[in-house]
Amino acid sequence: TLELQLTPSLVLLRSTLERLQEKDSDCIFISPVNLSEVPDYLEFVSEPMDFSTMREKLEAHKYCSVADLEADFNLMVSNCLRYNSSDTVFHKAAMQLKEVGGAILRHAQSQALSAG
Ligand SMILES: CC(=O)c1c[nH]c2ccccc12
Repeated sequence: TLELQLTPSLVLLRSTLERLQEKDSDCIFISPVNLSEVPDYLEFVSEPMDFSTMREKLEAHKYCSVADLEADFNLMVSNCLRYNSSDTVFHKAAMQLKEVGGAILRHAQSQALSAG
């Protein structure tokens, strides 16, 4: 049904972001890639994203749905897969986070619908 998708509560978005961040055990995604330490980063990545930026956007009410949060999560993961070659720890961590994060986001989507 074309159910009016109410903006999921900040509580649901916050708890989803926290669950995603728990899976970043090496804290690779915790803050923006340091552009002075990685001067060629923007040659590969047009829109950097990280968990601290997602948190700021969440608290500024910039996410109207779980899908909005998911879009930034997918951006963050794809940036990492693009910049880091497949034989690196960072690339492997991104692949793992993509898989585990997808399950967390699917569950959050069903929570949003049932709460809606
Ligand atoms: C998430 C990511 O790509 C990175 C996180 N920390 C980094 C340090 C150097 C280059 C890339 C990164």
